[in-house]
Amino acid sequence: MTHFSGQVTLDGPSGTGKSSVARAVALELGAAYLDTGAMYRAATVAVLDAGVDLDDAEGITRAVTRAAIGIGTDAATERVTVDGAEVTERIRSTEVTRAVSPVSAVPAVRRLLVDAQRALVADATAVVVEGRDIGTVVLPDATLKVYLTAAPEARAERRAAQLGVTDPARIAAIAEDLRRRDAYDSTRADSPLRPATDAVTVDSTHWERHETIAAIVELARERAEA
Ligand SMILES: Nc1ncnc2c1ncn2[C@@H]1O[C@H](COP(=O)(O)OP(=O)(O)OP(=O)(O)O)[C@@H](O)[C@H]1O
Ligand SMILES: Nc1ccn([C@@H]2O[C@H](COP(=O)(O)O)[C@@H](O)[C@H]2O)c(=O)n1
Repeated sequence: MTHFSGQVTLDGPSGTGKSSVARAVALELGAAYLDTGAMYRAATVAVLDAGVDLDDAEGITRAVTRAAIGIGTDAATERVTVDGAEVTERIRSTEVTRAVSPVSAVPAVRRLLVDAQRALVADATAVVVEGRDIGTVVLPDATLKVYLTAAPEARAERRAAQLGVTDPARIAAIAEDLRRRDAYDSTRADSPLRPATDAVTVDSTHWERHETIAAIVELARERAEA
């Protein structure tokens, strides 16, 4: 079997399985892994802690510029820090999830984080990077670009299952949150969420997680052999 070397990008809407799939694909390929959403979430922690209004692009830029965001590229561990303080759990909180899209829409924030993302993966022989603009902006020459999708109902049900939510009203609220975030991320002026023209679209609506992972690993190995 060919040893994979190269870059795999995984972009797509919220809750399609990017993080869980990208991490597993990286482990299977023996590749490094970078969760760029975690970086935008860490930047959001810095903005919230600085007490900056989410309409204040200059204040947001100042807070993110001052913050030291720490993240690794080991697929087996997840640890995110802001100014040395561990925020691995906090970045998944509702407070951060609600605020992250306005923070990530600020062009100066994107420039800072895109530079940091490129630096983090520059020396990796094999890497899987997931986010919203990885195939279009961060790594335009990647070996394989995947755009991961799933039907909105499937995404809401999966996220509900992940959180242990069964109440239909709360599942509807989860669906609304996913819709709101996707609308924001795909309509912002700077690097909106969209598939790269050379991306392979993988629709996981009717697949188990392991089938999604296997399909992407196979695509990556085919590209490495080509
Ligand atoms: N076929 C499938 N493919 C991918 N993920 C699946 C599948 N079936 C269930 N899931 C589950 O969907 C949930 C959401 O996945 P995950 O958090 O990785 O999505 P995400 O795209 O990274 O979301 P976000 O953008 O909001 O961070 C996880 O619990 C994952 O295990
Ligand atoms: N490349 C990226 C990655 C993420 N974002 C923004 O961060 C939010 C959180 O991402 P998750 O993958 O952790 O859910 C996301 O909604 C985007 O606003 C981004 O802009 N670019």
